[in-house]
Amino acid sequence: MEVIGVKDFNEMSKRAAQFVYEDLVNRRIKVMGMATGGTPIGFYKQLVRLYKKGDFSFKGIQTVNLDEYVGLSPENPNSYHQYMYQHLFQHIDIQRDQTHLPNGAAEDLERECVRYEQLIEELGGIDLQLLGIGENGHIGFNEPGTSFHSNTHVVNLTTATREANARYFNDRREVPKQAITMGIDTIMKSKKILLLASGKEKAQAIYRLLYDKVDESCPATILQRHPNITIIADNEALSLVTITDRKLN
Ligand SMILES: N[C@@H]1[C@@H](O)[C@H](O)[C@@H](COP(=O)(O)O)O[C@@H]1O
Repeated sequence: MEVIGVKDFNEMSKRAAQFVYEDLVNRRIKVMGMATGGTPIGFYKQLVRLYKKGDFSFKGIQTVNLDEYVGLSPENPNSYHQYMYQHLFQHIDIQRDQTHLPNGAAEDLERECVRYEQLIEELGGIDLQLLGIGENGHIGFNEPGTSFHSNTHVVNLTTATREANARYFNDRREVPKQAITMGIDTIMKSKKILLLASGKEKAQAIYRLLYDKVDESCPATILQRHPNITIIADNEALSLVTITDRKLN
């Protein structure tokens, strides 16, 4: 595990975009796992900036997102479908059939989970998975207590997660109570993982990810067992981490 410490959100976003862009240009990524939330917004902005400056084409690349809210159609402005369109897809040369997210509006949610898991397998698995982290150590929408053996599944969101994500909605009552998420096992099968964290609200989760015993009560602890993971985090997110454990920028 490599931990790269950077000054702030802006540096984290730039460093992460360079990291991914290099892998894209060198054709090390065919299938890219995408994340949402506030953390990767700067990363997508920087990635778009690099894309516009260079001559890289997304032709041949497929994207798969970690999760989507249940009950929101792909057109809903709060859906992760719209988030991806707004922050990345509309700015790059990628077609609709190259981008994949779980369908939170599917009639048969169980079947949708199976379809999504199979799709990832058929694409050949994820080459690089981008991750954020929840304050309670959740990854994707895998809340504390989720089995480490889980595949794509429907989750009941905790009150804490709904509250943390309420800032993106007009009214907190609009925050869905469920989501479809890649499971922990789905995420762990990714060949490479890049986790981003910014702000003091994430310090405890990063501390637990690095030092706690690997246990389902903190989903992110499983990442200690991933063979190829890089964490890019800012000073505030790393404030509980001893200096020798970071590769300083
Ligand atoms: N499903 C997402 C996660 O993928 C994300 O990592 C987390 C943290 O979000 P933020 O980056 O906004 O703090 O929020 C949501 O729960």
